[in-house]
Amino acid sequence: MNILEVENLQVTDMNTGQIIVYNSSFHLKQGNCLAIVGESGSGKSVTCRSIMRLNKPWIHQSGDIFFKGENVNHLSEKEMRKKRGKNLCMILQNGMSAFDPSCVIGVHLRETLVAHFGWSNQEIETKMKKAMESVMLKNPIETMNKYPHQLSGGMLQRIMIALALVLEPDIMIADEPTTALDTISQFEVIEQFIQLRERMGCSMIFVSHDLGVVKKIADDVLVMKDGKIVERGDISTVFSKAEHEYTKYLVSTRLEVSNHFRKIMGRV
Ligand SMILES: Nc1ncnc2c1ncn2[C@@H]1O[C@H](COP(=O)(O)OP(=O)(O)OP(=O)(O)O)[C@@H](O)[C@H]1O
Repeated sequence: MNILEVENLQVTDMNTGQIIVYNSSFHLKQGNCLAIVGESGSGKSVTCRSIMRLNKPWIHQSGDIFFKGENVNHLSEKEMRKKRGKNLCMILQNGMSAFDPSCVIGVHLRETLVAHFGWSNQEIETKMKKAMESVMLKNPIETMNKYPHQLSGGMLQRIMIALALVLEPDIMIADEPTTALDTISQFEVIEQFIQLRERMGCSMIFVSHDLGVVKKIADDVLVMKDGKIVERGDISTVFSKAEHEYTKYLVSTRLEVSNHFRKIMGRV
């Protein structure tokens, strides 16, 4: 069963008239992880923001986006707000931009969870504490009393994942969630994503530059170039029998990087 079906999504910058995403159609199967890969500026983030309906006002999107059969592209902003968080949850490239810098993290977490579930402060604290501990965040209560700038990028991403664990969204959209992190934090945060999928069985869209990560986490993949989907399929087929020149290029450069790594580590 498909939990999400995107049909003929076209995204245009109304200021310039430029088409950013051309007539894009794809689907996400219930419980699967769909990766979107492609070079910088190919339209991956705009595609994700279109599903969430979070594009800037001058960015116009047309087409159909069916979430569990309901066309969310036709919902009012008020109705859409109810879907965000609980049904469709997005983890951004930079954790800092997700939180309000003027208040401590706990305020943001409480506001989100009260809006969706109406829980008491005590309930929220208990649930968040458990979720934060499960993503290896030590001293959760102390952390909730900190401002975003007092925490590292890796910690903020983990807090977002912990919040997602509590929200249990139907679809999690992770837009290059490790780009802003150092290599060790990247590895740890990816591990958390893999566990999140295993624990919740949630459906996921995972945007990444890193084909190694994609291979590890995703079932299916879309390759985007200049606003168009140029290749799609299950991970192993796309990796082993890439048809489009651009995918072949992506796969070969990825292999070159890992071969180089092996060589310098003396393993070739
Ligand atoms: N708010 C915006 N206003 C105008 N143009 C935008 C806006 N956001 C994105 N674009 C344009 O849309 C195109 C696709 O951008 P997008 O951020 O989706 O690329 P991407 O594939 O996610 O790249 P990256 O990997 O660098 O994040 C780019 O040409 C970008 O300049």
